[in-house]
Formats: sequence, C-alpha cells, structure tokens
Amino acid sequence: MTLITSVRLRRILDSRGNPTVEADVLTESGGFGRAAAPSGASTGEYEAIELPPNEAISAARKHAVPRLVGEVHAGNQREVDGALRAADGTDSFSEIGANSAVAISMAAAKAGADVLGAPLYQHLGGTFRGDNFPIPLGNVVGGGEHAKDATHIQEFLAAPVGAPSVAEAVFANAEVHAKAADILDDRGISAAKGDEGAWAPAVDDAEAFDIMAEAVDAVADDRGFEIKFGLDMAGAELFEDGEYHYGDETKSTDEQIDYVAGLVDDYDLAYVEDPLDEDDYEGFAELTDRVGDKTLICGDDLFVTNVERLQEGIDTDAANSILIKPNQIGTLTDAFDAIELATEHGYDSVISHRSGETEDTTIAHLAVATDAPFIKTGTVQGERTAKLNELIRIAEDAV
Ligand SMILES: O=C(O)[C@@H](CO)OP(=O)(O)O
Ligand SMILES: [Mg+2]
Repeated sequence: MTLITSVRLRRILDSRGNPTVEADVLTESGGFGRAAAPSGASTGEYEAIELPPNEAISAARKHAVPRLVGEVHAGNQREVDGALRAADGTDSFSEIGANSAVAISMAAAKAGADVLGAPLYQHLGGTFRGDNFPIPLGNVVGGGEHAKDATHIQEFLAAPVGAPSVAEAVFANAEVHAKAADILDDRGISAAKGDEGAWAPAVDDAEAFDIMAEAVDAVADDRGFEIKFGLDMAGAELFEDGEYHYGDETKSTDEQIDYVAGLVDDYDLAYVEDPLDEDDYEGFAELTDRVGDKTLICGDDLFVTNVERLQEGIDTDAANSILIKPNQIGTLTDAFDAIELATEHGYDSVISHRSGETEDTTIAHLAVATDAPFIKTGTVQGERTAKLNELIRIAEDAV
C-alpha cells in the first residue's frame, strides 16, 4: 500500500526569499505527502550539509530517487531514511544534501500518514499521542545573525509556562510580541523585524532584558498565568579567538559563565540555549552544574540533533535539554533517535524551526508525536504561525 511510486523535487522560496527544496512523495495506493526543507543562518559547525538547492535536487534525483521508487515503503520511516543514508553514503549528507534528504524524509512520512488516513502526529507517535502539548517558546526580540544593528544575544523568547492550553500559550506569546512593540514605542525606539519576525531594535542587551521583563509581566498579569522568558545566546556566533564578543566588550569563558548564571537569577530565566561555544562541553557542564536545577540549559549548535554529540553531553553532564532540528541531521529517523536518547536521560527536547522557514508544519506534528515538552517556532509571521496554528488544530483534533 505504501510502496513509493514517485518522488518529485523542486525549488520553492523560503521565508528569506532564498530557494529551498520541496519534495512530493506518492505511494502505490495514492497516498501523497509534500514537505520542504528549512534553512539556518546561525548554523552549527557540526550540522549535516545543506547544498545549493539545484545541486541537492540533481544529486538526489541521481542517487536517492532510484533507491526509493518501487523499493521502499513510505509507511516504514526507518526503511525510507535508511535508503536516503545509503544513497548518500556520507555521515553528513554531503552527497545529496541534508536539504533534499529532510524534504524527502518528511514528505514520505506525510504520504504514509495519508495512506492510513491519520494525522501525521498520530502516524508518527501512535494512537496514545495527542493529549500533551508542547509549550511554545516565542521569539519576541532579537538580533545576532538574524538581524543587523540589533541585540548581540540572538533571541529573547517568551515562555508561557503556566498556560492552561496550547492555544492560550500561542495567543499569549503574540501578546508579548505586541506588548514589546508598545514598550519600544513608549521609549521612542523604532524597530525593524529580524528573520523570524522578532523585533530587532538597536538597543543594548541590558535594555532588551528590561523590555522583555516588562512585556511578559504585563501579559502574565492580564492573562492570569505565569509567563517567563528565555534566551538563545547562539554562543558559537559570539565566540572568537577564545572570547565572547558583545560589540567592543569581551568576556572570557569564566566571565561568560558568571554572566549567564547571573542572568538566570536576575530574570528567573526559564530557558538558555547555547550559552557557550559549540565545542565547550566543559563550560556547558559548569553552567549546568550551577543553574541546571532552576532553568533549562539547551544545546543547539552543541548537539546538532546528533546522537553521538548528545551522548557526549550526557556523559559529561553538559546540559539538561536538546534542540531538535530535523534538517540539522537530515532525516526524521535521526531526529526521533535523538529525542528518544534525550528522554531516556531526562533531557527535555525542544523541537525547533530554522530562521529560514516555509509553510511546512511537520515540526508541530513531530512535537506532539514525541511528547516533546517545548517547541520553538516563532511568535508571528506566516511561516511561524503555520506551525502554531497547526498545534491549535491538533489540540482540537481538527487536522
Ligand atoms: O539558532 C537557532 O536556534 C535557529 C532558530 O531560531 O536559528 P538558525 O536557524 O539561524 O540556526
Ligand atoms: Mg539556536
């Protein structure tokens, strides 16, 4: 029934206006799935390789499509992803591109779900999934690699930890985003938007903390549930020649650890992603030892959704949370394996978008299917709301 009979690949636009890979997968019994690859700007050094879409498409047509069509079943994700790995032959998908691989992997999953007539989250997670929903971490203010002349810290994220439902959480994050605009306005600060729709004002990081604290408190009061905030520091982007650079100011690794530990206490941060460089397991471990009982210390560029890098983190107590980006590793199978390993060791998984996105909603389904406690997929802007609105629909059983 789910034998793959056709794989089509094309270039479409992503939210930055760059071309990306979209895949259509068809099965013997007429099941259809379509998915597109996202793309990062602050990419980790150890991520799977994204090729220029033209190259990724022609290489996948040559090497992968013949191993899929008439050969594997869309309903058997490990078989599909195994064929993609075999077709590529490298650890990093440098032959067919992680962008082709992830688009095909996700499209096959959707085709498998279509044959069953089941929503994707149920196909991926089984019938007992769909009652628990992730808390959405929403990017409200930011800069770094996602916006010029804005904050050094890449993302200030609203975290509606007390929201009674996923819909309430999604609406609360949008309100925090709107409240931050009001506060900026009151202070006479104009702000463009960064790649993910967050405000990108030319303020220093200290002022951004102030604005976030005020915005989340105001919306929490109004809504009547707890809203905290967190950060993606994208530490690897700040780190150069052995120091962390904040414009003209620099911090040594020890100073950076003290700084982040102080921020966790001062602002009661719910979440800190990539506080340190992507090679610094030791620094991560020290910070986790100091504040890991009060906040999530999450590895993005540190782990790159890779089970070997995650295992090293587990062995060294480097963090207590992992960011999961399917395109960082290339297939849904690999992403699932990372989530399972994380869960087994008490790490919280945060399923994540990329700064370059499409209307694809796979990550919303992945989060529900795996019972992930968090999802990071923006606050406003169509390619972000596509996932947030899909979560609301899943909660209502309306997908
Ligand atoms: O660093 C991150 O977590 C992501 C998404 O917010 O950014 P990018 O996709 O640019 O790597
Ligand atoms: Mg990150």
